[in-house]
Amino acid sequence: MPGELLGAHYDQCFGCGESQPHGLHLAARAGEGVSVTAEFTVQPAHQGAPGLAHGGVLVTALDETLGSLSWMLRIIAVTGRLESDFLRPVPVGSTLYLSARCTAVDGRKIYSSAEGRIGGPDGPVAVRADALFVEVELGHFTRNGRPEEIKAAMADPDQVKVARAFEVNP
Ligand SMILES: CCCCC/C=C\C/C=C\C/C=C\C/C=C/CCCC(=O)SCCNC(=O)CCNC(=O)[C@H](O)C(C)(C)COP(=O)(O)OP(=O)(O)OC[C@H]1O[C@@H](n2cnc3c(N)ncnc32)[C@H](O)[C@@H]1OP(=O)(O)O
Repeated sequence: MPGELLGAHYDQCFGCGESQPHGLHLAARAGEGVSVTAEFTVQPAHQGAPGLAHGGVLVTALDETLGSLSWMLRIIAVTGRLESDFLRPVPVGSTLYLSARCTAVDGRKIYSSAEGRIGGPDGPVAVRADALFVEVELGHFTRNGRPEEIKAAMADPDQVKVARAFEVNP
């Protein structure tokens, strides 16, 4: 439902994981249709230049927000292509108001766009991105991930529950 928190897809994820001490701790919410919103406050550890956010960190926030659209589609997908525009510098301490929406699905390809605004949800756009995510099966992770983490994830009932949530596509 619009406004509902979507939750982390993996508790060690750098973008959304609650147990990841170095992460961005993004918490995405469902929007209207196939869209999501999230907020991210730039910390001193995210600097690229004195007092300014590193562009790669901002792109990570966009990537994660775009990735959360998977929950709305019930499709497991990974980023294949991510094109970004940096329109304004983003100072440390500012909150990036992120929103993302799915624009098209073509077979395994999911097209989406996102932007991050500063100064408020209706403030000026500081960063934006267009993405192509590609649908994958769970085997993408189990075949390619380091065995230690895969084993731990598969032994974690909460993680198994997340993966199961993607088994049925309503
Ligand atoms: C047990 C643990 C389980 C844990 C997970 C559980 C649940 C998670 C579920 C959901 C997640 C929820 C939220 C997710 C949030 C995450 C945000 C972060 C997301 C990331 O940060 S994720 C990391 C970075 N990401 C990668 O690590 C991908 C590396 N990569 C590959 O793994 C392959 O590259 C792959 C799979 C992308 C494609 O490979 P492939 O062999 O399967 O398919 P193929 O190449 O045939 O492409 C099929 C069609 O996409 C077109 N296509 C592909 N790539 C393109 C490109 N770059 N530009 C233009 N078109 C492209 C082709 O042209 C073709 O198009 P066409 O069908 O028209 O010919």
